Amino acid sequence: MSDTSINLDELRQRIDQLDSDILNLISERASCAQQVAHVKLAEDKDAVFYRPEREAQVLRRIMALNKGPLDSEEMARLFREIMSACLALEQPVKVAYLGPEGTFTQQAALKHFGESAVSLPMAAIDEVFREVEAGAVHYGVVPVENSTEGVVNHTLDTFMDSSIKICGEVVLRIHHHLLVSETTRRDKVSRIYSHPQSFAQCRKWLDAHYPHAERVPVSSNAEAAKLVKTEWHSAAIAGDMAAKLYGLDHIAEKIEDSPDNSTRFLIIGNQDVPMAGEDKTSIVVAMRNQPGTLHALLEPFHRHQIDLTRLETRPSRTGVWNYVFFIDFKGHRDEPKVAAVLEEVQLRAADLRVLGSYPIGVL
Ligand SMILES: O=C(O)C(=O)C[C@]1(C(=O)O)C=C[C@@H](O)C=C1
Repeated sequence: MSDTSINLDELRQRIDQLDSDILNLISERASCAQQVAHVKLAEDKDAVFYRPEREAQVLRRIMALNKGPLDSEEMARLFREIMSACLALEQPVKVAYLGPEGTFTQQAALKHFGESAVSLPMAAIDEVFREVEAGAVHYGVVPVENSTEGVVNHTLDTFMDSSIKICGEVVLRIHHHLLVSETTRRDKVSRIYSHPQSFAQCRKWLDAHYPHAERVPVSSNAEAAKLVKTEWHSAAIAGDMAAKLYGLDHIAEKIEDSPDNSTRFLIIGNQDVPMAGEDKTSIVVAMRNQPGTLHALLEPFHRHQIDLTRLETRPSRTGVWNYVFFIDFKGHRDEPKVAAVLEEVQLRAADLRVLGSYPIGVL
């Protein structure tokens, strides 16, 4: 035997030993999670098992402790899955998402909750809200803004008619690919299916490479991928999940015009989330139509040095108030300076609702 093979054997023995240790440690951790479930149930028979603030703290701590050689995000992803499996022992978490299967929203749901969550596709954003409100699922995942295309108005509008709370956020890098089936005549592609937002995100690439192909908007990227299976002259723009689900090949990868194209998704539920340490708060405010309204609304944030991360205006649907503002800012509603700002804004507004304070997305 050569030196290299002796070393390989030794290394593999070492890996076997380490795997046994990791196995025992994960099992011990899982038993701890089971005990946590008993403690929670003893305290409250309607106990909430999923704790977004604790999960964010666990992942941030792991990232801070990590010394490599695996990078911190990779390590956090491994722990994400361990925690997901531990939570499933406490209670299998059911999550509704804007479907169909294979959409970026499903990818976001699995990124946030891990693969042990049960994810259920819904046909529309309102349905996701309804399922959560009715208690048919524990949580919901809906898109809220894209770095290229801006806000998803429908999601914001649905908050106006709902008492649902925001429990978390997850940001997903969006990579679009041009996909075909094995029967597609690749040199004869004359029609491309995709979601209107995806067309918008790949506009320049399409103008340069497929200026004459018909662009057919459909309800989701996954729907586009499904249609391509049956048409020899068509292609779809969709992501990896849809490509895998429908067994499609890539003609071109990462065709999005902006290299840091990403979408932010909200985790919606029925619980108030305690402080995690690095939090965000989302509010919706109705203001009277008077001069200086926007200044009056934003001035307290400036004075208390609170970082705004997003401000959207939507037409009010009641007709009584003209402006409705959706505001996201850094901090948790239980922090004194945030509480002070909320109190001041409340006095100046016609209506104020805190949609939720929740951990800033970790992964
Ligand atoms: O700390 C808890 O409350 C747990 O239930 C344990 C645990 C974990 O595995 O670390 C599991 C699920 C929760 O969402 C948060 C953390």
